Amino acid sequence: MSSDQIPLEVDIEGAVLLTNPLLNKGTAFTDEERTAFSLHGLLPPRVGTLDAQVARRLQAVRAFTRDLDRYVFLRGLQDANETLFYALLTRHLTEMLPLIYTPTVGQACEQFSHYWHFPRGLFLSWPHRDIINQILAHPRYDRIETIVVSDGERILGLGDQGAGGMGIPIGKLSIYTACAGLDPATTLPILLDTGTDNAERIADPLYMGWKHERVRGADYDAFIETFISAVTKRWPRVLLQWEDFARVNAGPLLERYRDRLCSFNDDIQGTAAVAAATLLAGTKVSGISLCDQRFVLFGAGTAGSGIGRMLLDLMVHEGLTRREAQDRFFAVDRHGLLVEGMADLQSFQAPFVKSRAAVAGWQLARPDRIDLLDTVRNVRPTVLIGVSGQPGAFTEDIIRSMADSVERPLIFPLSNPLSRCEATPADLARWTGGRALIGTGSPFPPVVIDGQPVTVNQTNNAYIFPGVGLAVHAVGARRISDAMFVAAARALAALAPKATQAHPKLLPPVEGLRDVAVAVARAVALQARADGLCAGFEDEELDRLIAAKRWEPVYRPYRRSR
Ligand SMILES: NC(=O)c1ccc[n+]([C@@H]2O[C@H](COP(=O)([O-])OP(=O)(O)OC[C@H]3O[C@@H](n4cnc5c(N)ncnc54)[C@H](O)[C@@H]3O)[C@@H](O)[C@H]2O)c1
Ligand SMILES: O=C(O)C[C@H](O)C(=O)O
Ligand SMILES: [Mn+2]
Repeated sequence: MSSDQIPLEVDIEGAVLLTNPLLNKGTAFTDEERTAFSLHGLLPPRVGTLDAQVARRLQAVRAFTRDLDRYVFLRGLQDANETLFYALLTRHLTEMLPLIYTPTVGQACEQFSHYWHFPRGLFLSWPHRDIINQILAHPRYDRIETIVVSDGERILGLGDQGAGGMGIPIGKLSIYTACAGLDPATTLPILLDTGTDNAERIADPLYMGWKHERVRGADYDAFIETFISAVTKRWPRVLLQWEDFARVNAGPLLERYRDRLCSFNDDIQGTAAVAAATLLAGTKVSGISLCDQRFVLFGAGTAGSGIGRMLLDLMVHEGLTRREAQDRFFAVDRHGLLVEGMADLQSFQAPFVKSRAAVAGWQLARPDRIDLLDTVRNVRPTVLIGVSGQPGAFTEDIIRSMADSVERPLIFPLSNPLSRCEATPADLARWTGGRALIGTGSPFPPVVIDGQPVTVNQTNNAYIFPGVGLAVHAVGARRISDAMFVAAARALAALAPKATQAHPKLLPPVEGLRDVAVAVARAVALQARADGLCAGFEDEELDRLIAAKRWEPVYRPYRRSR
């Protein structure tokens, strides 16, 4: 008997059972179950199947005209019946992912206080900071193994969304379950509500978060410390993913806590790994090795510094000195190219700052500032990566200039959602005569090149974090090293479809994200063992350990517990 057929002991009945999203089966409760659990009369009489339920919900999703309405409908389904929600998601991943995740989740965060209907996850707010231990103590959280936490300050490229940022942890954990197969009963989205500096939210009478300017500095740090202390006390072995924190906090929080609990920052580390993987696959197509590329990074913030650091490490690993690697790397932020002596330089940007001598002979449009076009003209990059949240920043001039000096330019406008992307794939294809190898953070429709539709690679950390989480739980990793993310990047790059045609894909299709999660998990688990971060296991055991952590969205039979 497979584990899916072993009856589950259930001790609730009637409407209470039907409103428990982890146990509800809706019309798929059998006649015997309806009798055993007092459900007759509460459901229409005909017993349904999961297949029929998926078909019914799918046509309902498709009938909406606006994606936000589809999101609200799907979230309602998730709150009503998680098995059905995940069955629908996993069977129609390419269609559903953009609805429950990027880009629609961005709108959902902005509109959070307007469509909200049912609580999910935990809101831990500044006014309730003294009772965080008490809140976490409830037995309903006994099984928690994975947390995604945000404070809502940098939601995609949409800025501060306050409490509405909860959409992001919910969406990320939905992907953990849909792609990595983590049991939804073990996942917990958390929003830390320390106020918002978004004037529109504060002015909105319906805004549901704490109406107060953001708590900052030592008070903020103390709040996070209270939170993390409570988390580590309650779940010493939990996996915690930091998500969508502002630039001032993202890096410092990761460094402060990565040795205190099993944790990582998705925007720094997950993004670096997916960008590196797309790039490594791209080097195979362009025929220019990683160490022979010239890189321009646009937006040297959280994601940019993570990507930059991983690329420098990879080049050093391939044989360059750190200095040689840095010489190939140029970073542009809001005040232009990062050059020594510039105002507002951040400590995490240090590896990417150029000496004045390095740019001394450059031709510039204006003497006092080196902007992206100047940088592209002088560097003649082979790789251009955007993580700036600035739509349209990759202009026709810039892209044509880049394409003048490289046959297959690698161009990755990674900012999300669609409205924040540095350039559309259609424009990039047009301006480069179809030669650009493109990766975007958000999903775009295929571009037509030479009359053929070409899939746009979705360089999104959803290719990485599910596999990392799966590995952590499969082998019981205590901590997450940078090398584990490098292993994830290499494993993903190895999955790139073979580069045979003129417009090869650099990433496997979104439809295959479940297999990607397993392949990434294998590589990450092996690296965790090599780094001494988990108990030992035999190679032959690994597939079984991974399979054992995978929950499938199917209905198990229920038996009344006595
Ligand atoms: N594809 C992915 O998987 C992925 C992952 C993480 C982040 N992102 C996207 O990347 C973007 C940035 O995220 P982040 O966490 O790095 O944010 P961040 O705020 O930490 O960094 C953004 C950086 O862009 C700079 N910037 C702002 N305006 C600029 C301008 N006009 N010119 C040049 N630089 C400018 C800022 O100064 C900052 O350093 C967001 O849109 C986010 O959605 C995508
Ligand atoms: O959420 C995403 O789609 C990717 C990334 O984590 C982001 O912040 O943009
Ligand atoms: Mn993010």
